[in-house]
Amino acid sequence: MITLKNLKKIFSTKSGTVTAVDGVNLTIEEGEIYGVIGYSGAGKSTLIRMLNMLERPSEGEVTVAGNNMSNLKGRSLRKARQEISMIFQHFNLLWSRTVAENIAFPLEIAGTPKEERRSRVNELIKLVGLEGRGDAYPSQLSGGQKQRVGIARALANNPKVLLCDEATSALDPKTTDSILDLLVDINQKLGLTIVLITHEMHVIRKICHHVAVMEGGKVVEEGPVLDVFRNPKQEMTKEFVKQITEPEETMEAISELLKGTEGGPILKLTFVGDDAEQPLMTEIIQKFQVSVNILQGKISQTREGSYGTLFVRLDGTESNLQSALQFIKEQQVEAEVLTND
Ligand SMILES: Nc1ncnc2c1ncn2[C@@H]1O[C@H](COP(=O)(O)OP(=O)(O)OP(=O)(O)O)[C@@H](O)[C@H]1O
Repeated sequence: MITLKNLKKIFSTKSGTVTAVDGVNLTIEEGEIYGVIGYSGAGKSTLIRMLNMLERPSEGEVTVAGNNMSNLKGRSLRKARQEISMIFQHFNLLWSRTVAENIAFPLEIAGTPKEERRSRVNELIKLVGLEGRGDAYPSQLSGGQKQRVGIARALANNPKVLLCDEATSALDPKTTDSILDLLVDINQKLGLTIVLITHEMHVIRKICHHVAVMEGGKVVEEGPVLDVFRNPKQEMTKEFVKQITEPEETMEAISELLKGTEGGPILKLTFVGDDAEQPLMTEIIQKFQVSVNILQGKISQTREGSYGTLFVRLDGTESNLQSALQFIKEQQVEAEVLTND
């Protein structure tokens, strides 16, 4: 559905040039929810804005739904853009228009006849769960409701792609989850391809199929969410994965334990998908006569299955411990022996 080839954006500023996006290659399949994560300044906004040519690339190629966007201008660009809608962190609603009038706006621009507009707006209001609020003004709505209007407006002309620019960053956690649920719902109902940018791993975990991690304008890691969670390669990715698997207190408590000299090794085990169901601990205890002390554990749900981390301390004779560690390494479980440095 979307391919990016060697995409670059260089801004010229008074103090010199800034390479915001630096040679990005990506493929996004039809019907998937694709997340791009990175810290502030990584180049995410610039990247997503190049998908609909809000920002023109300095180099490289953007193809969306068969259109080579980089080559389009004027009327043909406007036509191609109808296939690609966008929602924003601060909603970008028209404050003097009601909810229904905001949603009708892109239909007016596209020249949709009045009656058809009315029925389409009603349909969209229902789809995003805003029944009864059509006559309200944006100032009378909560943040979550405002984003629902943004989503309805973005869907008005039946786009193939929805771009989400930090769409939940201004919302509290509960409202964030309800908007993410809505995005999943429209992804499934309409088969819409969704590309989102975020700095929150929670958003990636909850709804994305694929993730790309950006740093300094480059994609430093990319893959199916569960694979990246299971085996993050770059430091930056590890930091993001920790956001959802290891609360700060866990790391503090573990590092205190590591300072002590008592007891056997402390392990961090990462289970993915069906592995999370395996009775690994019971097997180790029975097979190798080691004791297992569970220090901390957490299981998170992703679109593609469950993902869990477990911190344990093993105790036993040296040779039993070695055999147990060897056994764990042979299983479909990532195991890391933690040390104090
Ligand atoms: N119009 C512009 N002119 C000059 N520099 C820019 C412009 N837009 C972005 N930049 C620079 O490009 C780099 C990437 O910015 P970008 O906004 O794409 O990052 P981001 O990951 O979306 O971060 P944020 O979430 O803070 O917006 C930054 O160094 C930024 O200062």
